[in-house]
Amino acid sequence: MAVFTEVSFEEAAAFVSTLDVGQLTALRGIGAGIENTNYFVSTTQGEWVLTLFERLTYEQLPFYLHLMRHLAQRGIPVPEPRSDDNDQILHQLNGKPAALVNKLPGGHQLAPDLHHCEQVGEMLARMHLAGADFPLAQPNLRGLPWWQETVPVVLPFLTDDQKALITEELAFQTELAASAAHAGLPRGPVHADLFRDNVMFEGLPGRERLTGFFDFYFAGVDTYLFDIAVCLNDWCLDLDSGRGVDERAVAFVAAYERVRPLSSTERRLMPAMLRAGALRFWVSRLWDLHLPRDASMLKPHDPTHFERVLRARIATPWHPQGQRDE
Ligand SMILES: Nc1ncnc2c1ncn2[C@@H]1O[C@H](COP(=O)(O)OP(=O)(O)O)[C@@H](O)[C@H]1O
Ligand SMILES: N[C@@H](CCOP(=O)(O)O)C(=O)O
Repeated sequence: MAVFTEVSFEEAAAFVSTLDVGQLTALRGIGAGIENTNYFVSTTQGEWVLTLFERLTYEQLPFYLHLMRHLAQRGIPVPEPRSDDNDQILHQLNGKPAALVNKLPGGHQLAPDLHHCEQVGEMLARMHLAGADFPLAQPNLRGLPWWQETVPVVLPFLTDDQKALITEELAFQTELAASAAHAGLPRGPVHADLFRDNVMFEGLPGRERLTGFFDFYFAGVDTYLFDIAVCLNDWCLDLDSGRGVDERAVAFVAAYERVRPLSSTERRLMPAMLRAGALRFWVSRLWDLHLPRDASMLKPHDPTHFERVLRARIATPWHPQGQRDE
C-alpha cells in the first residue's frame, strides 16, 4: 500500500488547523498509488487529500503545486493546493514535503469507451491551452535524459531480445529528439502520466462526466504530443493485447482537435511519439520492479505490458485520421 510515512490523527489535526479547512474529523490512508504517501482527510468543511512526497524535493515541488493552482484558477478541474496564512502551498509534515488538495468527486473509469476518451481528449487540450502562460518551467523529469540514464541500469535484468529492443528504441528516440522536426513541436506544461487511474468521472453508467485530472507529480514542460501519446497508450488501448483501439484513438484526437488542432509535424510524428510514450513507461516499470524502494510495500506495475505496446507501436504505426507518413 502507498503509505510510506505514517501520520497520526493528532499530527494531521495540527497540520490541517493551519490551512483554514475546518477541524479534522477523519483520516484514512490510501492504498493506491506508487510514488507518494496519500491520506483521505475529512474536515468539518469538506474532503481533502493529504500527500507526503517521498521522492520529490522542495526544489522540484513548487512547479507541480503552482501548476495545479494555475490550472484550477483557469477552470480546469484539477485539485487546488491549500495555502496557509503566508500563501504557502508547499508545507512540511513528519519531515516530508506535504500538500493538502481538494478531493475530486467520482471514481475511475477503468473500461473506457468513446465518450470517456472524447472527454479526456477535450480536457487535455483545454489543459494545454490553460497552461501555456504558466510562468514556471521544469523539464519532464522522466524524459529522454532519464531514459538514457536508466536503460543501462535495467539492462542486466533483460533477455537479449529485450536488450536489443530497448537499446534500439533509445537510439531511435535520441535521434528523434535531436531532429529539427522535434524542436518545432508545440510544447508547454504537460501532465505526462494521464492514465485511467489519474482521471475521475461521475454519473450514471454510460453517461459519466469527467470531474477532473489529478496526480500531477510527473508533470513537466515537454511536447503536447508526448502528453497525447501517453494518453492514447492507455485510454485507447486494449489492455489484454497491448494493441491500439483505432476507434477510441480517432475519437480522442478529434475531441482534442476541436480545442487545439494538431500541426502537420505533430501528425507526422505521432507514430514516433507513441513509441516514446511506450518506452517511457517500459523503462520506469522495469526500474520500479528491479530497483524498488521497499519491495514489501508495493505491487509494481507489469513492465512487459509496455514492452508489448512498444512492439505493437513499431509494427503497426498509428496516424491521426487521414494522415500517412511523409
Ligand atoms: N485529489 C484527489 N481527489 C480524489 N482522489 C484522489 C486525489 N488524489 C489522490 N486520490 C486518490 O489516491 C489514489 C492515489 O493517488 P496517486 O496520486 O495516484 O498516488 P501516487 O502519487 O502515489 O501515484 C488515487 O488512485 C485516488 O484514488
Ligand atoms: N502510470 C504509471 C505509474 C505511475 O503511477 P501513479 O499511480 O502515480 O499513476 C504506470 O502505469 O506505469
